[in-house]
Amino acid sequence: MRVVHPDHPLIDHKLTYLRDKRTDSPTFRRLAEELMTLLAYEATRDVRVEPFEIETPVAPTTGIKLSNPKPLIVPILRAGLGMLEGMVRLLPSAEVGFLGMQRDEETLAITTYANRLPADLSGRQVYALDPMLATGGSMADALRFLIERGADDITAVCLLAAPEGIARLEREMAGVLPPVTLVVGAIDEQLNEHGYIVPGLGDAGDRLYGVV
Ligand SMILES: O=P(O)(O)OC[C@H]1O[C@H](OP(=O)(O)OP(=O)(O)O)[C@H](O)[C@@H]1O
Ligand SMILES: O=c1cc[nH]c(=O)[nH]1
Ligand SMILES: [Mg+2]
Repeated sequence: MRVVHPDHPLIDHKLTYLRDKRTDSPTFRRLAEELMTLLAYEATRDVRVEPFEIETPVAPTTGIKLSNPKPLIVPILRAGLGMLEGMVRLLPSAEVGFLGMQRDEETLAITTYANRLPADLSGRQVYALDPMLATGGSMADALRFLIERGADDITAVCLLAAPEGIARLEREMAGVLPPVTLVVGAIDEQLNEHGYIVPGLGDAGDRLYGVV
């Protein structure tokens, strides 16, 4: 698995405010979107393109445009929804599929409660969005789901990751095709005894949408 950790002061600046427990929900949502847009720049570095003939007012020239089928963006509900707008802003012609996953706060086991994806993802470039990679259980299940449906190019984008979550994805994705790329805004210190990222930002879904 290729891990990409872009080093940019604006990412660190926005992450600092996102982490701050005094940041209210509207500001948290705006920052999550802005961070996604910054990470999308790196995450889409290998987006598929093809030559495109145009004429400028001065001369004909060959540019590029996104290839078909267009990329598929998959936010992992709930918290991944907070990153969707930031990604769509850069890829407005992309399609969007949804995966709903919930982690049991006691056992840390994952349940998939919703799935609205094209049945056949073969030939698709897929971007899976989830702000938090903690134990890695949710993202590992999401990646397996996408691979089983034929996705042949997958990039996972997370705002924060724990080293334990990265190690788990590396273990579970070793030798699996297609190889997965992971783009992360920051790699934090560790998980605590409740499976929360330290220092982290708390529960991303609750901070975006409220405690339910
Ligand atoms: O790496 P893991 O240990 O699996 O933890 C990460 C998952 O936990 C959070 O989701 P949560 O289950 O809280 O659902 P929510 O987004 O609806 O709040 C987060 O958004 C990830 O999906
Ligand atoms: O720190 C964490 C871990 C899992 N899910 C979150 O929202 N935050
Ligand atoms: Mg949550």
